[in-house]
Amino acid sequence: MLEKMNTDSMARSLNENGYALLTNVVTDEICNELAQNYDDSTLYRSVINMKRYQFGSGEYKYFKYPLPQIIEQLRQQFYEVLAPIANEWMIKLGIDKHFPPTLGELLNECHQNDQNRPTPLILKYEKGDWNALHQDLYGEVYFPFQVVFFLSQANVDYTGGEFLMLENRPRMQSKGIVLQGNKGDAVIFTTNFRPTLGTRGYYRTSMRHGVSEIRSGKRINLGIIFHDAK
Ligand SMILES: O=C(O)CCC(=O)C(=O)O
Ligand SMILES: [Fe+2]
Repeated sequence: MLEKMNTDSMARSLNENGYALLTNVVTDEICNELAQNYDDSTLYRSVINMKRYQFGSGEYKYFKYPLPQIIEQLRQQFYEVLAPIANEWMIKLGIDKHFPPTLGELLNECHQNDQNRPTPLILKYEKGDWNALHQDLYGEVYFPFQVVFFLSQANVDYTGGEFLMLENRPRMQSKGIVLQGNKGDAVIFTTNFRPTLGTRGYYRTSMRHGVSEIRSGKRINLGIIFHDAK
């Protein structure tokens, strides 16, 4: 899966923009299987009605442990590629934090902080649904990257429903970013804040993400967050 990934251009994009779009990360078969399993209630620990919590409109479900094998694999593999970049970010920002080389070790740290609940999730949106700009921080321990996988095909399965990011630049107006991935693509993006190079060194730029209103059809995405939740 990740063998094909060009990690140099991925790292460059993360460092320059705070996100990286990766094409063809998972096969159509995997996308279809994950999307079809949306209704298999044995796979999930909780179901969230987004309107009820004023998170937007739509529904998402958190997977329970043990995660489906493909999600476990993706979570481990992406973590191992991203941990060194996360560590560079901490150094650039002068933050005394080192992320261990494996996901298992990060999760041990989460568990020591009472963050025991799995965070990978699957989201379903239909016409009129949307996801408010937010951050996925679930406790003191958090990893600075997360990944979203597009399981449906834009302009075939649905229209609208663009993936949104808002970069909050200190003492400046914010930058909006709109991405539309194809089925099987993934976006790695900043969970909380990223280092931006200014004239006096690196400073923190915080980022939020969300989804624009779905105009028609049905959009299902998979989100992989690396830290566990309280
Ligand atoms: O549906 C999407 O593309 C965004 C999902 C999301 O908020 C996440 O994966 O954290
Ligand atoms: Fe999110």
